[in-house]
Amino acid sequence: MFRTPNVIPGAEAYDVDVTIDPAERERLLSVGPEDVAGPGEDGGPAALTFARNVFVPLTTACRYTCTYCTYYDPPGQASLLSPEEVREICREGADAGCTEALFTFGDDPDDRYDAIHDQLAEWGHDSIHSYLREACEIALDEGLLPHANPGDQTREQMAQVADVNASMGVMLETTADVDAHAGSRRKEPGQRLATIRTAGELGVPFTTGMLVGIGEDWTDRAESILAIAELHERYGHVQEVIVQPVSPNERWDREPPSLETMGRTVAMARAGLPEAISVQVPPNLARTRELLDCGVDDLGGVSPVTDDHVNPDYAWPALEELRAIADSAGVPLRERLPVYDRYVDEAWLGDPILDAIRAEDAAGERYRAVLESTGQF
Ligand SMILES: O=c1nc2n(C[C@H](O)[C@H](O)[C@H](O)CO)c3cc(O)ccc3cc-2c(=O)[nH]1
Ligand SMILES: C[C@H]1O[C@@H](n2cnc3c(N)ncnc32)[C@H](O)[C@@H]1O
Ligand code: MET
Ligand code: SF4
Repeated sequence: MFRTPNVIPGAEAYDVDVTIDPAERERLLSVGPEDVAGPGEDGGPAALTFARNVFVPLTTACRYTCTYCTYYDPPGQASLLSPEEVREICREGADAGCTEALFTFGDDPDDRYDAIHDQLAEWGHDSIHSYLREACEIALDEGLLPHANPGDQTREQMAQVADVNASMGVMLETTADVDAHAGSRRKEPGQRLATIRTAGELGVPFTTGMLVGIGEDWTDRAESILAIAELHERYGHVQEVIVQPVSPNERWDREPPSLETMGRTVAMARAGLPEAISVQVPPNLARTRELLDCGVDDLGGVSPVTDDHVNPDYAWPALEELRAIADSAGVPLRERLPVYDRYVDEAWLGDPILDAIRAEDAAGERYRAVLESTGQF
């Protein structure tokens, strides 16, 4: 089928001028696992990294209805964690040696969620972002560094919470207009790209990624990688790209992408992104061990305490399993913070985060120990 290159749905509406070089796209389409270096090989990753986190599902209210997602609850059933609940989860995480509070939750609940808005108002907040800021402050207070992925954000929303986050994220998912993003309000690639661009403009270290198997084709995968690479080229803010297989659940009963599809997509990501950007494959959703040779160098956030609330049927592997994965690749397993080492300075991080990392308290010592760790922990 003929496709006009460089037309990303919604890009014009959000004024995102990402252009994809057709020659680069062709090059990526010919890349396979054999074209990238595995761990320990010349030019391959010298270590596998991961972060210890707790997942804080602030609210299950969401303006979208992605058909692969079991996370969101419809109006009337949606939940909202109280400040005390947020504090309790964070305290447990800090006690278990975590460094990251992962705030991933429903995308900006819209006006249909009256009860959520009423509850927020009662707590003195006029928006979920206002509440997110308080939640991040609670996390910092309890000894965790926030990484928030609230979905699409405007510049005003992101600016409201940027200085209390060590890094932030949103999955691009794909540049394609797929049926899985169903509903009257739906994820639009242009809006996702605008969010990634906003992070660059605001100097926020950023995580993004692709959801594989939601109806996109190989050209879409190549274009998604190149769109991320182009935004990174402008701002230098993308720390990692997650290659995540869509995982079956009660709302999504289709086959997940095959090992071969995952392997080729990971290899394309590795070949299409600058070396500094990590390629993360979550070990609870993918056959990560078998994908190491395709260019994986990060295992993502793993929790000793909480479930992966987005994919609750898929348990986190224990630390020993991560170590076994690294052993099988012959490289050390290295713990990292939710912000990658190279961004830990005044140019990228706000004072609340830098102060937490420099503090002479137990949390500060934990953060600095992770920063200095060489893999022999
Ligand atoms: O536990 C999860 N962590 C997810 N993470 C967290 C991630 O593993 C870590 O928080 C980052 O690597 C930072 O340490 C995401 C972070 C993002 O910014 C965007 C998307 C995701 C997706 C997931 C996810 O589905 N499950
Ligand atoms: C936080 C991220 O979780 C991902 N997400 C949502 N539903 C699923 C699923 N069934 N399988 C894998 N990932 C999923 C989306 O990519 C979202 O952006
Ligand atoms: C729970 S899904 C992750 C956050 C946001 N709702 C998104 O899809 O981007
Ligand atoms: S994936 Fe995120 S945006 Fe989509 S329905 Fe689930 S919570 Fe909402």
